[in-house]
Amino acid sequence: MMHQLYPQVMHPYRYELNKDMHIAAAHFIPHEAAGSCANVHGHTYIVNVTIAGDELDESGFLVNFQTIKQLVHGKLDHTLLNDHSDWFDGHDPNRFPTTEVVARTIYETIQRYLDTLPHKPTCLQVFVRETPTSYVVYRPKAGER
Ligand SMILES: Nc1nc2c(c(=O)[nH]1)N=C([C@H](O)[C@H](O)COP(=O)(O)OP(=O)(O)OP(=O)(O)O)CN2
Ligand SMILES: [Zn+2]
Repeated sequence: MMHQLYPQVMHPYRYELNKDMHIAAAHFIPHEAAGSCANVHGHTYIVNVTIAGDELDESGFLVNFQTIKQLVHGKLDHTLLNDHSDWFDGHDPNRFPTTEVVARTIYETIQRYLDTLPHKPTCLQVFVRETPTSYVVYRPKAGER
């Protein structure tokens, strides 16, 4: 596992949790602007998820690290991203499996899960590195949720 520094988010919460994941996956971007990336190719994505909150659950967890891994790595690792029609599609650019959309969709998936928890943790940031030279940070807009 490669360890690296991530952008920091300022927030008022007592607890901040970060989960790193490495995800081996293939994808293609179904648009001519993508050039050779319109062909199927693979990456080892490096994903970092930042979650914060003021209260812990009955286990003493803000959120179980394993649950976050299951929601993201468990879904995407060793798959073709384009095959996940519940996350991505080939017609709407906001759902092409670009780094931006991968980051936003991970955020949406995690936040949907967090919203079911009584102590209401919140996802502050999702960092997705697609290549050694390219990464995206997704943060929800203030007041969006
Ligand atoms: N804004 C985006 N631009 C590109 C994306 C993307 O998701 N969002 N994706 C791609 C390709 O999928 C490609 O895999 C990654 O692109 P790139 O950074 O060009 O990869 P390289 O390793 O070739 O980068 P170098 O720095 O030139 O080595 C393209 N664009
Ligand atoms: Zn790619």
